[in-house]
Amino acid sequence: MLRSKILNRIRLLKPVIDRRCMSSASKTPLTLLEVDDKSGIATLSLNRPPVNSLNIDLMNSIIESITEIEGNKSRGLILTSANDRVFCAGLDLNELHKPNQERLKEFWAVFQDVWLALHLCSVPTAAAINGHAPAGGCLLATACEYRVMLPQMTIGLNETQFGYMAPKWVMLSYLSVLPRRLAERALTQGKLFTTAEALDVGLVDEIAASKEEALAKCSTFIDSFSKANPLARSLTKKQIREPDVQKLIADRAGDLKECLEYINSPLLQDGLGAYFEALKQKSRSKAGKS
Ligand SMILES: CCCCC/C=C\C/C=C\CC/C=C/CC(=O)SCCNC(=O)CCNC(=O)[C@H](O)C(C)(C)COP(=O)(O)OP(=O)(O)OC[C@H]1O[C@@H](n2cnc3c(N)ncnc32)[C@H](O)[C@@H]1OP(=O)(O)O
Repeated sequence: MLRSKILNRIRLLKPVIDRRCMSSASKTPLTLLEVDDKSGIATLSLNRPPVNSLNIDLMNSIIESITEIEGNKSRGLILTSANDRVFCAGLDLNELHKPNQERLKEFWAVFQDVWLALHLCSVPTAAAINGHAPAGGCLLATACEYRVMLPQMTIGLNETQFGYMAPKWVMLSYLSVLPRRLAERALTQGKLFTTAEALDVGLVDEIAASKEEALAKCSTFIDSFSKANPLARSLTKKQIREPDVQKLIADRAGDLKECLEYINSPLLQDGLGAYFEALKQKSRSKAGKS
């Protein structure tokens, strides 16, 4: 009785995922999903060059992969990148700068969905962070239960550096891994932690010398649940994560409204335009040098 009550509650918590098609103009899969026959662990690689920035299609592809992993009885999920320099560059700035209003609404709803899907994923989750993970990239990593990172990369919620305030639920994700005082300072500074700093404050759990080692460490973490009953484990995780998740689920429409007003404000659009232009300029001068 109690169990079915909890299960119903959890079902209500689960995001309603509209299975939009995984469209891609380039016909390249935006995520690669591999399940190891022996270990039963699924590796989900982000595969949207050049920097795995999160547009609607990539986020839908992640959601579909998570749904598949939950359905195919995989023992765990490792999130990583097919790119060996960038784990995920966060939200695709093309979606935020001078946006089409209807698309922006869809984009934000899918952004909420992807966080909910990863945060509430029923199997153990770990991120093998084999490249930079700013902003939304850091959010994906902190939605996982464990993080292993390669040296000389950066990670953090750097939104204030380009004029955004991270939404409340994004901040909660940070607060679930960092002590409050540290999270407040890092969020207000828009700090990007180096790998060593991230380990020092507990934003990542381990450092690995190579991607292979990172994947192996993630697998070891997933194996650590071998003695736990999968359903009991998953219900426990969801109960613990419920308060944060409820803060978003209870007011998804309010979050969307706030975000639209905020993103459309001229001050924010100007700041974002300048930031994006500087990124493009940096990329052009790099290309010129090589
Ligand atoms: C008052 C109530 C308020 C309520 C609050 C409500 C709403 C708040 C609203 C919004 C919150 C917004 C939350 C945002 C989260 C985000 O994720 S925003 C994205 C932030 N991301 C970044 O800042 C990362 C920027 N990128 C980099 O730092 C670097 O690119 C890199 C990831 C470290 C990789 O460096 P690398 O040298 O390898 O590559 P390049 O820099 O040369 O880039 C290559 C290529 O990629 C383009 N690019 C990079 N990042 C992005 C991106 N995020 N989106 C789109 N495009 C990107 C770059 O421009 C280059 O392209 P090219 O010029 O065509 O070569």
